[in-house]
Amino acid sequence: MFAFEREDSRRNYFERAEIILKAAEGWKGRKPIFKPSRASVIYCHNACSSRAQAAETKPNLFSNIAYNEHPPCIAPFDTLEKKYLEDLRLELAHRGSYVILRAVVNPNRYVSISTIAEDENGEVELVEIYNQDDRRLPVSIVPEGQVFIVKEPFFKTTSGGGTAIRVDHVSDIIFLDGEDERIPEKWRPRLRLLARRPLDWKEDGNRFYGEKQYFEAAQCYTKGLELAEPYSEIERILLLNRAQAYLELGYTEKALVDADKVLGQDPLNIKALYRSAVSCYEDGDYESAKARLVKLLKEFPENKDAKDRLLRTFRRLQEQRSGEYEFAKMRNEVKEWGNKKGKLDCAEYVGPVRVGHAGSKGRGLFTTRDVKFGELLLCSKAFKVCHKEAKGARFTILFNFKTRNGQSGTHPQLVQELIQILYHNPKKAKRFYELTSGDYERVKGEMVDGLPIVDSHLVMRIMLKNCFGCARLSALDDPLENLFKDPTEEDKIIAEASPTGRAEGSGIWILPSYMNHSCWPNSVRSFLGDLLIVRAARDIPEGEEITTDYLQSESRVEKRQKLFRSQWAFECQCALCEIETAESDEVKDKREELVEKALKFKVYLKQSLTKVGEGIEPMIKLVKAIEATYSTPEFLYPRVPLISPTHILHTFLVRKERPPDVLALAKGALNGLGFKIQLKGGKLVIERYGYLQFPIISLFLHVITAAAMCDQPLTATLWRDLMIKVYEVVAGERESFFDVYGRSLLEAGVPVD
Ligand SMILES: C[S@@+](CC[C@H](N)C(=O)[O-])C[C@H]1O[C@@H](n2cnc3c(N)ncnc32)[C@H](O)[C@@H]1O
Repeated sequence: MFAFEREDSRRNYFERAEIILKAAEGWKGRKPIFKPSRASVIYCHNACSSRAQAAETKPNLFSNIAYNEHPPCIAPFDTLEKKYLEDLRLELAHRGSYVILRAVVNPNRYVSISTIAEDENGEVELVEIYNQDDRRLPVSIVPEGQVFIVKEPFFKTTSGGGTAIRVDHVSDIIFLDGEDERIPEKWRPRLRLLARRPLDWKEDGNRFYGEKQYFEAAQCYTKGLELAEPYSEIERILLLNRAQAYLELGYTEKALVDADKVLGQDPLNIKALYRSAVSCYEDGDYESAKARLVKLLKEFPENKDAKDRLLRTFRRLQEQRSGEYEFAKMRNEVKEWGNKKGKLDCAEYVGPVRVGHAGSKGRGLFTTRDVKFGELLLCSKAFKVCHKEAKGARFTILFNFKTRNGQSGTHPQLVQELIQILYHNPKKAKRFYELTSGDYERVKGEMVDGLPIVDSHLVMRIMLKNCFGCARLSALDDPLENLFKDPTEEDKIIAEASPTGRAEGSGIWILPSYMNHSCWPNSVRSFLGDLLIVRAARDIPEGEEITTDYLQSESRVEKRQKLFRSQWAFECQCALCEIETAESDEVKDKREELVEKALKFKVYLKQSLTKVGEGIEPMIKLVKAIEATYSTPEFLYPRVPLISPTHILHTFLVRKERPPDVLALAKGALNGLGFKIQLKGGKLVIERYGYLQFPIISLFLHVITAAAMCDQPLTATLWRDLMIKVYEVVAGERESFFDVYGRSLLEAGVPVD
């Protein structure tokens, strides 16, 4: 998140937009003074289409502005009154009304789908349609000539100074097909289509399906179904085909309804049994999937697809019960996703945790029994995740002039994709709607005109409160290489603007969303593809609240609190915040200044070894000076801002071959984070747990490397074993340890078996 005051390449755009939108508030309820001609509106649209096309070839970084929230229409269409474009007034959602429009151009997609549409009087207006499914081409949603209704249209000034009807809520727009009686006479097709039979629609649908155009295929099957004789053979075929198209689209609930309808007529229909089982499987309902597959295999014991699926179902049930996963295989799979979107084939695991009341924090997650350090608390599958690595990931700077804050990342894309899930899977949606939305006032009603009401602003609010920034893998294969990798321009903009300071994707995981924040939490979260893993960062007694660190940042208390207030509307009262708040500004300013200086030393490391030598002594001084700014014992006040500088220092020292210094300093650094590590019974044990997040794993590596270089192989091996244990906690699994650190250990001469 960033403040508008900041120097930014986008500043001009936002400043200009702010002036226009401020002025627009004064025009509320008025007609626009100036209406450009039809020709010029269409000319501007076409110019934008060329720009939008050009933008698709560049990295996708969009700008968007958060508008006043206006709830969706909850009134049925037949209770609304028709209006024309000339009746619309600025900055208003026209409650109780609708407009009927026809697109006069083909659309373009920038942030929204934009088109120019006319009303029956021939007046034209720009229409911005948000939150439609990204997988569809805009032209398949609103082609030239498409007639549509906008319920309770919101008419507004655009950031460029023009006007537009903005459609935020998917349930507010109704696309009419050629046969619809609501289409005005003058827009009806002159030539009526020859009477079509369900079979024709089936064939059209199959053609679309073959071309992987699943929406269009499903639409054709629906048309066929409208004409099909009830209980006929063609009805069954159309239902089965539509179920398959829905499965491809991820509309599992709709697929199940279609397959079950066929089973109602033909209980042993093999395709219906299989497709219904797949719907249940994809929804994580493995018991139902199993029952359906067993039934299928009783009748058709040789069916290979069903046998394979049943085997997979047994594995999922096993994962669900035990929390035992094939992590190594899953990790390799994630690595192979490349720039494709991916989803792991695995179940959720809910360990010794439950949702309960957490006093003034609202709900929270609690342990149901005593838990040991490192234990798996839960593995949650993403409700929806937008990884930045996936092709088509859209990074957007979303600006809110009211709060003067920007939010950047894949969040707007996440909202858009969430909306589509909620719109098409209403049962699944219930779990999402149970998440907190802060003080947002929710509209009453779930369905209108037979369709789910989806309030985009509510989805945005829930997303902002509950989403996690994420990487595809918490542990990258070459961590040291990563330390020196220069961020791309795109990474820099996003990193500056994101709440965590990192350029990352974002996602929603339902159960982890109930975890409240602590700056020194008792759990660690990690990511493996679309799986979020939470492990205990220390021993946790039964009934204790499980906390997570929302920011995972080394920044100082005032900055953290500002973010908590603006994004999550709370003030953190954890022990760390209390101690840090009580410190004087002078001490904190000094520490911050020293840390900033220390971080700059990274530049020496990137250069030659000769340069490294120049960096060592001043860097040691700086680290010592930072340490000296602390007066409270480390087991109460871990030295978190020292993690990065210490890592840099140790890398310096190892490169200049000063292992004894590293050994002493790295052990001291772990101590400085609150850990007490002792040799007991020939093993190293953690006697006191300190601050534990992924970056501290490098401190272990430094101890091991240094011990090996000091000819202390036993010490190196003991620390390696402890490092594996800690790695499991911060990376979620231990199977990848040698993939990630094997090379560094081998180079240091530490055994890797
Ligand atoms: C992701 S939700 C956590 C679950 C939430 N408590 C609930 O009832 O659904 C984030 C919200 O929880 C509350 N919260 C989280 N951590 C908190 C803390 N340390 N102190 C007070 N409130 C907190 C804030 O209201 C925040 O907006």
